[in-house]
Amino acid sequence: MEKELILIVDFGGQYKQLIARRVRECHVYCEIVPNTMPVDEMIARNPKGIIFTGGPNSVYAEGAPRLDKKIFEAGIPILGLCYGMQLMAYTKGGKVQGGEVREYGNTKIKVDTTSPIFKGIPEESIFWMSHTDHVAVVPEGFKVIGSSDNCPHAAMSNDERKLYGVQFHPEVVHSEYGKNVIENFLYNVCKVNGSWSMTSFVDEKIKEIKEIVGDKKVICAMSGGVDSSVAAVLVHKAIGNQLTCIFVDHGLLRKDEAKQVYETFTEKFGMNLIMVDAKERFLGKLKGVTDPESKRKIIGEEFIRVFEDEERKLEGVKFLVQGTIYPDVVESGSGASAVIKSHHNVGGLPEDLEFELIEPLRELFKDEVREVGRQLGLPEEVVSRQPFPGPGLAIRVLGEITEEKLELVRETDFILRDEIKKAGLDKAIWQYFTVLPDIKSVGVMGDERTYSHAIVIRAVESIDGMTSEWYRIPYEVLGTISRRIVNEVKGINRVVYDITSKPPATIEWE
Ligand SMILES: Nc1ncnc2c1ncn2[C@@H]1O[C@H](COP(=O)(O)OP(=O)(O)OP(=O)(O)O)[C@@H](O)[C@H]1O
Ligand SMILES: O=c1[nH]c(=O)c2[nH+]cn([C@@H]3O[C@H](COP(=O)(O)O)[C@@H](O)[C@H]3O)c2[nH]1
Ligand SMILES: NC(=O)CC[C@H](N)C(=O)O
Ligand SMILES: [Mg+2]
Repeated sequence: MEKELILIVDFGGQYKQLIARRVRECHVYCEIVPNTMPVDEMIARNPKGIIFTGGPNSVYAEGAPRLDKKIFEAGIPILGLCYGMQLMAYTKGGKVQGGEVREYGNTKIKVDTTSPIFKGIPEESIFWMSHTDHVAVVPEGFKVIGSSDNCPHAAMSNDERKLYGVQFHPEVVHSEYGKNVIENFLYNVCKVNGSWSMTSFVDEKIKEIKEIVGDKKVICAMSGGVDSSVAAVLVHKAIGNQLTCIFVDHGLLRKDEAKQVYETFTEKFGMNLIMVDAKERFLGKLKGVTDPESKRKIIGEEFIRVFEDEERKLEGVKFLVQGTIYPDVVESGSGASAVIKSHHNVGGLPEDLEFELIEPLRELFKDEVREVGRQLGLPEEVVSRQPFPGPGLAIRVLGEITEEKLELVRETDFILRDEIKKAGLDKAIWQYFTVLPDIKSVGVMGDERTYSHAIVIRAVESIDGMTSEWYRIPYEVLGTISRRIVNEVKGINRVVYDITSKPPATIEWE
């Protein structure tokens, strides 16, 4: 059976990830593609339906992203959200205008409940809006199926051609029945059967990997983290001992990490695991480098160089498995999105890569990866481990990296983790660590003046790492952590707490 696909065409919308989440929650596989993808290619992918995201542009402005009108004539159901609706109206001969009706936030919307996309939802409910433009005249063949006080054309449809547009954002949680609208579009209009699940994913991937690899040898970049552990076990299920895992100790790991990973994966899982001591190589290359993007690129390249050296020793290796996941791909700048930071395993890869990549988790969000891990029988201690970035402590020591600064992060991070665990918060907090900014400040210890480093505590709640909220660690726990850090770690005389969400900050500091 062919996999059902929904394409999400990205017009630069802020919430495209959320659209993808909602579609997958409805058990349908989807992919986000840039609006610059040729329309013929979109049609050739044979999607069951297409969703247009919102976007910052005005559709009538010069240079605004548009699509060939063929897309509306291919018989594929389309749901346009916000900019997506405006684009549909504009392209099909309606009229879009800027001006008076600007709406932002929760808005009461009346809908026509006889429309297939509004089936089963109340005639009046709250949807979230964020727009300046509006559809002033709906195109011929379309009817109005939703309105608000300020926006008489808040939803439109052409049932015969299966074209739907809504001015609001059903993908955000503030839209009370938003998920129902997406579900209705998928099931009542696109007529999907909804067979996408993590079980079907695992079976499909194993089959696919077997086919691609044949009898060749494969190495896996294994960090002991959730993503690469899940990827390694998945590939191991497919090809068994043709797989060798390589764990690189780049000198940027946490305290005791190398030892723990080695023991877990060799002793508990009986995997072929080679541990490479590459501390000097990495730290040498990073000497004197202060720019965050440069650090990431250097690390990305050096990882590959290490894998190449190992490959020569093993002979006949054609493939490299990485635990790349969807947010790594999106944040490294794909399609219409801006580059936020180059994840070492995507945007940081060198151009002359000798391997063919196998990235079985490339389309998944973190929580979906965890689900796959559970399906594969990985223990909870691995599956629910907090994420640790591949560039490691290099992006937590701001500015130039030195052994001395790395040690400060390692020791403070160790205390933080210890106290979080003692307080029983290690499962509750999604990610927590310390960061060493390049700041010294004055203190007084034992009646002596000190002039030492400040350290930052970062702790966040998140589902998939794409957005996050700072975690409210109880004051008493923070107090204990702070006291232990200044008492036990020489060179630190001040502890501060990062209370920014993502956006506007990011989780890591570089
Ligand atoms: N020290 C390392 N040795 C070998 N490969 C690594 C190392 N660190 C990262 N990688 C590779 O880079 C990929 C991306 O790293 P990332 O930290 O996002 O994933 P992870 O470590 O597998 O999981 P987690 O996000 O839970 O830490 C990994 O999946 C792995 O393939
Ligand atoms: O493997 C990785 N390689 C990287 O280059 C990288 N940069 C950030 N992260 C992790 O991704 C999540 C989101 O981080 P940011 O909000 O800092 O972008 C957080 O969980 C970060 O720890 C990385 N993981
Ligand atoms: N969120 C959006 O898609 C906004 C669309 C368009 N830029 C407007 O202001 O109306
Ligand atoms: Mg990691």
